[in-house]
Amino acid sequence: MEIKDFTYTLPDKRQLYDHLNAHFEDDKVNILLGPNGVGKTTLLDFISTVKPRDLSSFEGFPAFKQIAYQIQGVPFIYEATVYNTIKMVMDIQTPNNRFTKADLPDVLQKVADVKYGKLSGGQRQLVIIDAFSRLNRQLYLFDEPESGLDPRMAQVVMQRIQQLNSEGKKIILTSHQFQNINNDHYHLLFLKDGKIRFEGSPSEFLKREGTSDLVQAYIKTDEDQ
Ligand SMILES: Nc1ncnc2c1ncn2[C@@H]1O[C@H](COP(=O)(O)OP(=O)(O)OP(=O)(O)O)[C@@H](O)[C@H]1O
Repeated sequence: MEIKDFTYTLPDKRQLYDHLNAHFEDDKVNILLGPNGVGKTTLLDFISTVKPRDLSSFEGFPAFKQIAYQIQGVPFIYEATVYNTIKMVMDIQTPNNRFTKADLPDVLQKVADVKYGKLSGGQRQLVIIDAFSRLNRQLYLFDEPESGLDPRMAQVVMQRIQQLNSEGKKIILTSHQFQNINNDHYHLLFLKDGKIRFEGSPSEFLKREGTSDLVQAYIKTDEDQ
């Protein structure tokens, strides 16, 4: 999946992308990094075609029907239990499935009968990610999937996303978290000032900035420009 020479100006005339080029790896979890407001979410909107995109700049992305896009704070029905919420998604995907509470991950089994509206923000995030991960699509877009999660739950979510990728699913996500980017199964893309300023593995990112700390590498890359 590639974006080639993509330029986009916001309605208020600010240029968001300036001849942007980006390459996404199919067999890695692609992570869009970059400061607040640089256009990471908007890029997911273009990739998903929620925002109509310039076909000549976007190559190799699946069609809309083959994309699952988890936007931030997606609302589910507050009165439905956790089990019923995820079962509803399963029923859309696979009618007549035999999905039971035992099929939920441990962290959600504990709250299987709790209504979605009674969950904490982090617990809702876990339900959202789990539900979207059960859709059978070619490409999954996650917008800050770890937001609001404690470190252990953030790790659970990133492991689930890595598992999806190992099952052959393509992944692009945005993130401001670094604690789980701990191996080269990730492909990092650092967006700033309308262009991708770094693209490569976490170890290449660290090497380029001469540090062993991803946060430091991030700050140095941000300051470099
Ligand atoms: N509905 C909108 N109308 C006008 N401008 C918008 C709208 N949504 C976003 N923008 C602008 O587009 C720019 C990019 O926003 P976007 O949400 O893509 O950034 P981001 O990199 O995902 O930020 P963050 O890390 O804070 O989530 C922002 O500067 C914002 O002002």
